[in-house]
Amino acid sequence: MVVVLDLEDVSFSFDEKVHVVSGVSFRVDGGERRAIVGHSGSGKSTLLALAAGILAPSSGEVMWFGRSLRAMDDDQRAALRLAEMGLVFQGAELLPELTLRQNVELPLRLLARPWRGVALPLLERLGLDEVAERLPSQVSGGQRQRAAVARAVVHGPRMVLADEPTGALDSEAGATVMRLLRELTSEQGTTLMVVTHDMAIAGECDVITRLADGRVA
Ligand SMILES: Nc1ncnc2c1ncn2[C@@H]1O[C@H](COP(=O)(O)OP(=O)(O)OP(=O)(O)O)[C@@H](O)[C@H]1O
Repeated sequence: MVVVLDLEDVSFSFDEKVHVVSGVSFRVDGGERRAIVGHSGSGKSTLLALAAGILAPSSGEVMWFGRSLRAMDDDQRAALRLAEMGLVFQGAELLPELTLRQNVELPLRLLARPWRGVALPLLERLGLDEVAERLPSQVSGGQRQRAAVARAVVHGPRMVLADEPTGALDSEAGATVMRLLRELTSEQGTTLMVVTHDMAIAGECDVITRLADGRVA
């Protein structure tokens, strides 16, 4: 089984004082669905940012397919995130001046891959064809979040990392977003790591890692 992500004794602190993540080790295998759960402030979002190479650990190693993120420079990490990862955040974080369709096309365009005609079928599948030409400000939170899911998978990433993707939604819209995340990643064999405080969402994953005070509980 190929190991996608390997966290080895990873710690992170702000200003060398506030210890947010302490000595966390675990591996994520290819195709696995992993939930990271824990109370507010337990370090879940920080751990996801470390896994994605957005933050650098104070100590320990984050290995991506056997390559140390520490050994890469910022540009290399950004290029790796763009090509090999799909990220979803609680607030969707779509570009406000682009339509939903253009937002979904963006990863393909940045990667200089064929992009015409790719976004619409995916948006249709997510029930967004009617609003594809609207700006993010002109659609609902659930629709924005579904578009963010489309943007995260459109380029066939090796792993999708989602931070509270359903956190701003009611339970029905949240369940829809999680179902789509599950369906789209399992069809492509994509590994999924989702940070959530919602045990119903976590229950749809294969493995649950619980954080308490920055440690694996
Ligand atoms: N820039 C920062 N400077 C100092 N401390 C920070 C900073 N960002 C986060 N923290 C602290 O790190 C801890 C973990 O934050 P993190 O966002 O990772 O937790 P979380 O489990 O994702 O919480 P939530 O579920 O509320 O989003 C918290 O105690 C938080 O106050």
